[in-house]
Amino acid sequence: MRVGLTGGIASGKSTVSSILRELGAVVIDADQIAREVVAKGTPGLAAVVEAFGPDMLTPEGELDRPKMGALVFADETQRKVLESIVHPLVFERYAELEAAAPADGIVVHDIPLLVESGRAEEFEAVIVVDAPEELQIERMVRDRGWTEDDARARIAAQATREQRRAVATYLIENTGTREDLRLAVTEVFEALLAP
Ligand SMILES: CC(C)(COP(=O)(O)OP(=O)(O)OC[C@H]1O[C@@H](n2cnc3c(N)ncnc32)[C@H](O)[C@@H]1O)[C@@H](O)C(=O)NCCC(=O)NCCS
Ligand SMILES: Nc1ncnc2c1ncn2[C@@H]1O[C@H](COP(=O)(O)OP(=O)(O)OP(=O)(O)O)[C@@H](O)[C@H]1O
Repeated sequence: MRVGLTGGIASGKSTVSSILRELGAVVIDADQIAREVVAKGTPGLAAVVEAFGPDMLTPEGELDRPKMGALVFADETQRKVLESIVHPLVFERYAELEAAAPADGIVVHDIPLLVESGRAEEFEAVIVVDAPEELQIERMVRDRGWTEDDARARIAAQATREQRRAVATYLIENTGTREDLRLAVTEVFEALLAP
């Protein structure tokens, strides 16, 4: 069964995907793939440097992610340029991983931009992790050391909560404790196993 998993930034999506993994799902993580395709020495990173210049590299030759984030989340045109380089590479790698995924069992596709890319229809079920904006911001400021403006800029680059909630087969409201979240995820997993 192919299941989509999405949620706004810092909604708790990665926490949900790791719980699903513990419960036995196979998870394909788009954020992780998006990192791999621009790792040091890849053609993806070379294409990014060609578009944005060598200033976007750290002294070690890696993509300077905070610097790139500051640029693209302040400027939509630049974000589109980056996406036009990274997304096709992500799709390519994604297709390979998908082909290698088990035919039975539950395969969860963790895709932050599932709604933005119009792909929700491709999945038998979609899990949406949702949290109020103020809580998303609080988590980003607390856990990532970002300013409130940085956090708001990321949220502004994404679909709205309403747009995401509209595609949910299962909606997980991550407003309680981590233990509450675990219980909610376990319930969804059981429902997926016995629809
Ligand atoms: C700009 C980059 C270098 C910043 O890196 P950073 O390590 O700070 O963030 P990371 O990649 O871990 O992403 C964290 C979260 O930011 C949000 N986010 C990332 N890219 C985007 C985007 N293009 N649009 C909207 N939100 C985004 C997502 O919620 C994601 O879960 C990086 O996010 C990137 O390369 N983005 C473009 C590729 C992309 O669209 N990735 C998203 C999944 S395919
Ligand atoms: N119920 C919760 N209570 C307290 N902290 C939480 C809870 N759920 C998640 N967190 C914390 O909030 C932060 C954001 O969660 P997580 O990384 O899972 O979000 P995400 O949606 O995957 O973010 P991103 O979009 O950046 O990948 C993390 O530090 C996580 O440990």
